[in-house]
Amino acid sequence: MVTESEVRQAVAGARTVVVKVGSSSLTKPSGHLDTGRLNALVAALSAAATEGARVVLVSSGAIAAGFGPLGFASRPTDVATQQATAAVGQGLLMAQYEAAFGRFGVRVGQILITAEDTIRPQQYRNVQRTLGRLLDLGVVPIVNENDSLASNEIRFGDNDRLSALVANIVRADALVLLTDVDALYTAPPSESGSRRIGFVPNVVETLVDVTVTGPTSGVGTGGMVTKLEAARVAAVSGIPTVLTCASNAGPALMGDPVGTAFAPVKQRGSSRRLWIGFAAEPRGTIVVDEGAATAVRGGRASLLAAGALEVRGAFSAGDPVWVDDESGTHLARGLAGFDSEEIPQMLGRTTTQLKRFLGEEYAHPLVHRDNLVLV
Ligand SMILES: Nc1ncnc2c1ncn2[C@@H]1O[C@H](COP(=O)(O)OP(=O)(O)O)[C@@H](O)[C@H]1O
Ligand SMILES: N[C@@H](CCC(=O)OP(=O)(O)O)C(=O)O
Repeated sequence: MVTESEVRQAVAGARTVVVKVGSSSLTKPSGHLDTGRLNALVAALSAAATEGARVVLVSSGAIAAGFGPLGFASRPTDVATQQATAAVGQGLLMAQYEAAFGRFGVRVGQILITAEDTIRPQQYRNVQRTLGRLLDLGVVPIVNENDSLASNEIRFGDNDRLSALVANIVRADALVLLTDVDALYTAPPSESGSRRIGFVPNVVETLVDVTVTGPTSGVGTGGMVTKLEAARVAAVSGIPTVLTCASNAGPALMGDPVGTAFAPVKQRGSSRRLWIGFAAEPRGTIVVDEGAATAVRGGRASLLAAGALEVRGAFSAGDPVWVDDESGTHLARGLAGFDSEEIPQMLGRTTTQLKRFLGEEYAHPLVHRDNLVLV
């Protein structure tokens, strides 16, 4: 059982820390950057970086910072305008960060990620390698979703879950989520009677007595719902999390008892398997028979064509897919070993039959066990 003070100490002593800041903490409702708040955040992060911490900043705010300069009265709602607005706002955001970190002699580098880019193993490794090298060079990577190019069907949308996945990629020792409320409350803070929660020992268990909603600021995206999801992903990855307001960044990084601390609930697992489990948005489904369902549920078997009944959706080898039983229950997520159009001819065939009738290149699992994560 991890205590609150252990979580606080872990954050204070973190060698690598991922800090996520939301749109509402960096921008004014008018759609312009709030340089005062951005500078205060950068001062806190620079202090940690100059003391030797490896800091990754996941920063939202591209859309929120772009709509004012483009003459819009509020955050655009259609995808094309949002994407164009992000292209304008992201540049403004980085210019401010470069200037602000530069005053402390800290160099920054921009990394824009699409969910799609990072699902495939090759791209995942590229992201990992580049972030690692930036940190080795003493640079603060500033990460955002590549809003201008992300396709609508497959995107993070909010940066909360992205930050938990980045924490996994860089094998962070702590995650700090900065927003416009000072802590998690038992209900949205606007509701009378809502109480502040200082410590969540197990975010994976249902948080009874806690009501969370989506964003209320008009510029944020996921609200408290996605922040709890991020804390959950971090917790099961063995990473402690603190959630608080951006003006508390300094105290949070120093381990002061601000905001809400979330204890890790598990030892650190493989970051790649977590990535498959949480980040990858499935492109299709492979339906399996009872025997294969039992094998998959056992957690150590690959999914063989012999136990597969049907394939749905259009996907390429390497894409994430659901593995469902016949009643439609999701059993696992995995990365497909074949394109969806290759699979129908393979269904129900043993490995020997695949080799004999279709050739050596087909004598492989539909999803290898290394690429399969139970849900
Ligand atoms: N139980 C809760 N405790 C605290 N805040 C909550 C809760 N439920 C909903 N919220 C709302 O979530 C908002 C933060 O989410 P969001 O606007 O998406 O921020 P960000 O831009 O930082 O990602 C807060 O302003 C708050 O009103
Ligand atoms: N990638 C988007 C983030 C969207 C957003 O509002 O996120 P958040 O404020 O973290 O809920 C942007 O930079 O505008």
